[in-house]
Amino acid sequence: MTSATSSNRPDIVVVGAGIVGSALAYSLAKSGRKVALLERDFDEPDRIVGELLQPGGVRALSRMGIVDTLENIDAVPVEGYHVFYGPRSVPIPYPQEKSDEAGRGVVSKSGKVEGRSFHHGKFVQSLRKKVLGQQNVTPYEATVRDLLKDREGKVVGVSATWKKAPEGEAEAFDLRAPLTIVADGCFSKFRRTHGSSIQPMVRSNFVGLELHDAPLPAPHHGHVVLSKHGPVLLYQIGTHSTRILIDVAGEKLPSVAKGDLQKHVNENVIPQLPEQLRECVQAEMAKGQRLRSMPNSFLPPSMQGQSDSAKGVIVVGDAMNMRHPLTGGGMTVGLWDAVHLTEALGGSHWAPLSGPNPPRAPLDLSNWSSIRPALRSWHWSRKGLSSVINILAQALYSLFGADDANLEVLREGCFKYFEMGGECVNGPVSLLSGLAPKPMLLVGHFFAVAVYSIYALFAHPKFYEAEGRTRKPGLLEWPGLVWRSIMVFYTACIVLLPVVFTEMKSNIPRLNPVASTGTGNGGKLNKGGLVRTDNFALVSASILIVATVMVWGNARDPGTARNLSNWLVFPKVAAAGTS
Ligand SMILES: Cc1cc2nc3c(=O)[nH]c(=O)nc-3n(C[C@H](O)[C@H](O)[C@H](O)COP(=O)(O)OP(=O)(O)OC[C@H]3O[C@@H](n4cnc5c(N)ncnc54)[C@H](O)[C@@H]3O)c2cc1C
Repeated sequence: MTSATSSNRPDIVVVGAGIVGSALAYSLAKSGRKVALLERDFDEPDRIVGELLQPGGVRALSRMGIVDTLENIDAVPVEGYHVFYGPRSVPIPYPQEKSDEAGRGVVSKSGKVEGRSFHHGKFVQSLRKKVLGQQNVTPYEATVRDLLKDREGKVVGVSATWKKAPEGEAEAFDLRAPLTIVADGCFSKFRRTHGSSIQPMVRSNFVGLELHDAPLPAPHHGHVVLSKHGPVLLYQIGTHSTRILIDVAGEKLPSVAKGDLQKHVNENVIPQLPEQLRECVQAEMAKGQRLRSMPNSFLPPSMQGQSDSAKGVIVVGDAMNMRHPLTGGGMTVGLWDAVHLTEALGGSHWAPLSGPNPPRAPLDLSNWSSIRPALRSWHWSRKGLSSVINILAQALYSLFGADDANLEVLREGCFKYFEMGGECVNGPVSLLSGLAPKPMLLVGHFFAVAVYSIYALFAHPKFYEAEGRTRKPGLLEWPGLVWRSIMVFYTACIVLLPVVFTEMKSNIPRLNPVASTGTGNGGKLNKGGLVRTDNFALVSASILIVATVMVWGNARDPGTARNLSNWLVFPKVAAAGTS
């Protein structure tokens, strides 16, 4: 086992060898840094998270030269999604690969991009094997207890406790380095150290089961079932294994000890699943398989390293930014963060997608004034992709997860929009798969869905079935429908704009450390989990503040204003390797 005293002083301490910590430690080591990688437990993790990697994430692995970590782990190709809504379903295939794209991922025989799904633990072990094979990486199986600071408050390393101390060594040890990178995951102990006081908000939990030889209606596809009680996801994670994740709204789960959760699954969820799957899920429940759960958190990102109180440390992965896992985008964001941060710190073993080409020379890590602009540039290079994935996940969860009459109209409209195919599928799935880091494309499709939903409200009888009518509305009903349309459009605004606003706010370092209400977007939750602002004031204020920030930003800080408008209007398409 590594000794805490024997090795030379590292350049970088990385806390956590999960998805992001392992990938980042690998790429930093390849860029010539000496890395100390601390992980509390190097055994294979057994978790229900991070099991479907979008094509955009595969592309990030390919960029770092580690796409082979997806081999020999019984990973399953993913060719797209299938959405089930009552008795209807619609296919959402991934798009065609464009031959000129940089950092290509994996492509099917028909030329479409592919993702991969797998057991989380197998993929993590594969990444760890890769990073631990690097000469300049020193692993420590130890739990980091604290960050060490110098007299000026700059982080200068960590103090940790061995899982099993090497012979003759004390249980606790200190490790010093010019730079500490925190990648300790969703329950991070150290996320506040970079200066932000925003805390994660939990809107729901995913409850998971593993199914054996489940008869999936659309093999090699992620299945999204829009049930009345919240969305349900199913995807294969091995040749014979399928994961089912059931969203249960609210911060707290019904009691397992009293059987309330099992009752909810049996009575409310299973009857909403496609018929051919019900027996298989019932059988697993009857066997008494433990229902495992994980909170679904939202944590907006923030620009790091700009204040004097947060020197010497960078926070990455779920510790810094989380979104609802409905769209399976967390690993894709985290892996691209590893790519962009390595590029920003200089010396990357690949030619950067943006910025100086060939790669910039490695920065002097002990000189914080050279790291600060690098962190700004990292923030902006990650922005396009991360904001698309964050906004999409939060907005889709509001659409699919809440019980509200206006949302029901939007849900129906969204499904019909997908049914139209063509660009109505291609655009949204490119966003979801992490291949199109274009926030305005997302906003465009979102409002196209809102407008189409309103059209459907007038043109389709479906919305009147509940009232026992099947005919289209007559002229006399139009005034009521006009009012309903306004409310539907307003609902679309309160679903989308607060999350967009949160993303914009994260671009202004000065606003980041301000303690929020915990929602990070000024909203509060209703029973179904929809972020509600409950009045026009906040939505209008969001628009007003965005406009003010643009004007104010331009006057005070042209760099921020320019980056903001680049992000919104001319997104850096190259950021995720698309053309
Ligand atoms: C229910 C659920 C389902 C999800 N499904 C998907 C999906 O299908 N696709 C997808 O892309 N994303 C998914 N995600 C998100 C994804 O799991 C995360 O984005 C990803 O795992 C983040 O990686 P990370 O490295 O930041 O954290 P982790 O992978 O959690 O790694 C953190 C590591 O730090 C270690 N650690 C923690 N504290 C310490 C300490 N003090 N000292 C030393 N080590 C420490 C831990 O042991 C762990 O190994 C899901 C999330 C949830 C909640």
